[in-house]
Amino acid sequence: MDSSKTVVIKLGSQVVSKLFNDRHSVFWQQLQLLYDKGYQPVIVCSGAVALGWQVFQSMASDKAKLLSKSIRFEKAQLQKHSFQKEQFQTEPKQTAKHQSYPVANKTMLASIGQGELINMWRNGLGRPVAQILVEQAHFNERHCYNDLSATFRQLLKHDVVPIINQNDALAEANSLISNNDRLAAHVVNMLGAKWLFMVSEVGGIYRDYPTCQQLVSVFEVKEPDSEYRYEDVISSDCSAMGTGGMREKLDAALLAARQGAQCFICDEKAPFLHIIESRATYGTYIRYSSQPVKRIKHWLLNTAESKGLIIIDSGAATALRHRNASLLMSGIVGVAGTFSKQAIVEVKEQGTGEIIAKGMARLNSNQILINLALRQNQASNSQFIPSNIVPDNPLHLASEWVVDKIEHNDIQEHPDNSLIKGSTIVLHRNQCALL
Ligand SMILES: N[C@@H](CCC(=O)OP(=O)(O)O)C(=O)O
Repeated sequence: MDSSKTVVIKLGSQVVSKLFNDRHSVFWQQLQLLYDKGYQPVIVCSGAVALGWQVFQSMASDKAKLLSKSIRFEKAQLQKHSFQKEQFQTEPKQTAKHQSYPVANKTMLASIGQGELINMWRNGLGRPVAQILVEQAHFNERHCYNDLSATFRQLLKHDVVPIINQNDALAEANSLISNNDRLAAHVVNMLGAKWLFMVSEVGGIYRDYPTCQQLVSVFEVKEPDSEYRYEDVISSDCSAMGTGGMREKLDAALLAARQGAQCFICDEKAPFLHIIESRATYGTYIRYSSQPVKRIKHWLLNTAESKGLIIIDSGAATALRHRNASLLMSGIVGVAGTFSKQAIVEVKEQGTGEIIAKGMARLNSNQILINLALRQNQASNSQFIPSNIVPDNPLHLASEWVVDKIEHNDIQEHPDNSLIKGSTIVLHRNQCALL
């Protein structure tokens, strides 16, 4: 797979609805031009719920008509990340007959729409397509991530077009990735793609939209400007059927751009090939000036969810921060949360409460707790000194994974702090033998 030829194209729900109703859109021709020149588009496609809704409304059966009538769209609930089942609610049920109808919700619409969506791609492209439905868990663990990546590569090797969406029909709302814009950035990183087009109804970033409808052709973020609060000026409003607004698009584009991808927010008429080959400007081009971030670092910081906390003392924190040292068991003072071996965890400095690193645990949380308890035991009972129960370095924390600062949004404080302090486990010899 030639990653310089891999083009990730993400389409929002509104655009997909439009394409669904206009089979002759110029979009399909533009894609064909890419194929003709040997590029390999990878599609991240929203719209299952939107298409499901369209189909549902047109269903002829009396039951469907009745239910369709009774569904009302709760606009007020359309907040960022509020893509919950409650968005589609039934009117208060009037009769016993109505009560027997299923509750119409996002999962039902998504499962109706996802099939339509794949059909649309197969017909529009006239070539084999593959459906890949994912959720956050597939990106959390390195082995899952690698398996997913291998599937993509295999499909591309055989000229099959991957069409990716979230598993809206089956996954719990809280196990999905926050929106498909972010999913597209993860896919860019996974494949090392050099191009990302975020195709949206709005077609780019506007200055003071809708007052002044002037498109920003290049949106540049320089490293020293990282304090620039674009969230103050760019709306997070999203379409009725989608979950990501312009702010989420920009966030995702910046993530991808930091990995060295050329990113555009554009409409569905974008001449993809012309933009790539002639470096033409179209919509908004997102330029990020810093050195590309290593892919594994991006995965660790922005993709994989943290499953717990390791709390360390200030000596260990200094060693991690300034000397790129390994984190040894002796620097650990506590853990929070329950995590397995190889889970992603954050490292917190006890005194300041600051999250200073994120890494892959070499031990599970129980092993660390037991080791801490052994240490206490050792201090109070010098006859009981187990050795070599755990490796010295409990965290696979490559130096480049240590970060001085993690964006506040990326920090998930673990709700259960009870384990941090006073976690005394009384150990008996038998338990040690089990280790
Ligand atoms: N996965 C959902 C859409 C989620 C989403 O991020 O939507 P959008 O903001 O329109 O890109 C669906 O297929 O309906």
